Amino acid sequence: MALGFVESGMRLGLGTGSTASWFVRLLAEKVEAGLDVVGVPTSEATAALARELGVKLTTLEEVDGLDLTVDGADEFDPALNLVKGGGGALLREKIVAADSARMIVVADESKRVAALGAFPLPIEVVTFGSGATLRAITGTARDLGLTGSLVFRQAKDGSRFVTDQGNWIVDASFRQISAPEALAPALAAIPGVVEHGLFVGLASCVILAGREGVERIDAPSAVDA
Ligand SMILES: O=C(CO)[C@H](O)[C@H](O)COP(=O)(O)O
Repeated sequence: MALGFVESGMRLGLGTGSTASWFVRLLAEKVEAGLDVVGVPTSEATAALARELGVKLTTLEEVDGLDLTVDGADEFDPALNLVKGGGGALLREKIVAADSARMIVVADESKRVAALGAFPLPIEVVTFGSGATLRAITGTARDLGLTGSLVFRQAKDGSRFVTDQGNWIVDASFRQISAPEALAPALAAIPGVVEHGLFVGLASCVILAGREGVERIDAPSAVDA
């Protein structure tokens, strides 16, 4: 269904993760059949997949903004605020989504929540001074009534996970984030925080695949999504 939003000539943001990779695969079939689009990948993994499947790639330096980004999410709430970054690509994902006229999230029912936060919030931090950054995150969260463990993400081999931008990710288990619109700017203002996985007001709609079929949920503020 997300493919229904794509038209020839569009500049697309290509998300990261298992769900987004299905979109890239379906897009590649359309490209093979003649659809003319270019994509900006949100991770090295998505770039490799798109190249392998013959989807033309570009960069945000070469185009003047994007028409549409299609990406997955770890959680979405009724206002279509998101937690993203389970795949470690939140920084590029947010840059790409923010430069897109529209962001469509593809997800299944397991990602729908009443309030964000059961999925640990990924926060990308600079390696230098990470101890100070963690203390600042803890203090900022506490000021907003949030407590919980902060852990550095590990790679599958047990080493510290390093993002495509060379940073680390801290997963913050706040359990329930009742005011994402307050937490988002507070985290972004901490020195050492590069970006966080709260996507507030960026998603235009969610395409939800469930047992009953496919449902489209528009953001409450969306006028033309
Ligand atoms: O934010 C992401 C990657 O950084 C993904 O979109 C998110 O983790 C969902 O992934 P999946 O579709 O594999 O469940």
